[in-house]
Amino acid sequence: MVKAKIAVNGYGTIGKRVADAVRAQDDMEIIGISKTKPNYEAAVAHQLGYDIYAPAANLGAFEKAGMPAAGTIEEMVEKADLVVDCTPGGVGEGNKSLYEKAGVKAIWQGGEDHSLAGFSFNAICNYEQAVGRDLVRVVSCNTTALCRAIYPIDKELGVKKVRVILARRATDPNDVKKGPINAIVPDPIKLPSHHGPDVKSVLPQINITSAALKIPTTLMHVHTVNMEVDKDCTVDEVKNIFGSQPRIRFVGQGMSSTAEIMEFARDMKRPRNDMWENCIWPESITVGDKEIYFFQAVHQESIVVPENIDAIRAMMELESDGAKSIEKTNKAIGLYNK
Ligand SMILES: NC(=O)C1=CN([C@@H]2O[C@H](COP(=O)(O)OP(=O)(O)OC[C@H]3O[C@@H](n4cnc5c(N)ncnc54)[C@H](O)[C@@H]3O)[C@@H](O)[C@H]2O)C=CC1
Ligand SMILES: O=C(OP(=O)(O)O)[C@H](O)COP(=O)(O)O
Repeated sequence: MVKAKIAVNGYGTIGKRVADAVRAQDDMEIIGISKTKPNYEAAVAHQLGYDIYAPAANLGAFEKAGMPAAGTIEEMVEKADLVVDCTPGGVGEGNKSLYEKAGVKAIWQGGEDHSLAGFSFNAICNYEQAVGRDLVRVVSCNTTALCRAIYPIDKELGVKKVRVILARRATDPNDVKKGPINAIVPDPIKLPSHHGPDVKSVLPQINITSAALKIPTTLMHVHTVNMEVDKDCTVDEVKNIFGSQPRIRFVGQGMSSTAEIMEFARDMKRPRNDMWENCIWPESITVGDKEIYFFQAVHQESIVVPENIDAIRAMMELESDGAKSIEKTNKAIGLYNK
């Protein structure tokens, strides 16, 4: 089988995980990753056997550091069928002309605007519409989790409106520069936060607004979700709907916080403690007067990783059926939630 040739431009929190997840698949291969500087992350990428590509001006620095680059980022892009752009939010849009010039397909992450790709992706919601597309944006971590939870409820019960409050982790665990370390920050103060409108970029029919607060933690985000639905339902029916989803995990057995969920991921020996699934507390699911309430936790560093793999598979036309791609991706990375 000819494998799709994938490059990862930007090897940070998301990029390193996407690269490893591509490696785990049998229908695609990593032809290179990009690093701007020969730091510790580049050294590990080198040890892992990735071909590293760098900005032309920095090739000498990689040579000097004993990890010679395989070429420039432009050369990497030329060799690929598809580039997964995992550069910081707002940087990726500057790479569009590079990808267009090379005639490669491109995926951007949620830090870029919907208009950059013109199509925002979530595997459960709109896989089939991504088949054969050249440009796709995988929505952000919080939006991914909301889409995964809202879509099946809308399908079964009809969603009238969604109201969500997000407690957002301040920054990622490796980030020494950002805070807050002793404050709760309405972010943004002007409502709604971008998450509600972002869900609509995938599910335009959903009436949703959101508010977000940044809190001093790095582990996960937590959502308080309220959905008003068209049909009467019971807690068990809602549990059955969530329970049938391939990327929703129920958390209990003493896991009463994000800290314990992360410990669970460590104990399961997940790579980098990754928890790719929405983590819903079944005990929190409350129903009354056609309204559903629940809490879910979101591991921001990893939740979008399987979605990137499915987006690749759809765009490269390696699989036309979303459910089959999701199953294949989950199996290859080790996501078993039942
Ligand atoms: N970290 C998170 O929790 C999540 C991030 N995202 C989105 O994913 C994207 C990437 O975010 P992170 O991985 O967190 O960022 P990051 O800062 O951890 O990694 C970005 C990487 O790109 C490199 N880089 C910077 N400029 C570059 C350039 N011009 N060319 C090549 N590489 C360059 C940086 O050196 C760094 O290694 C953003 O759009 C972000 O909004 C989405 C979901 C969750
Ligand atoms: O995509 C994310 O969050 P979001 O869904 O709130 O946009 C990531 O947690 C990155 O957020 P950041 O912009 O605080 O680094």
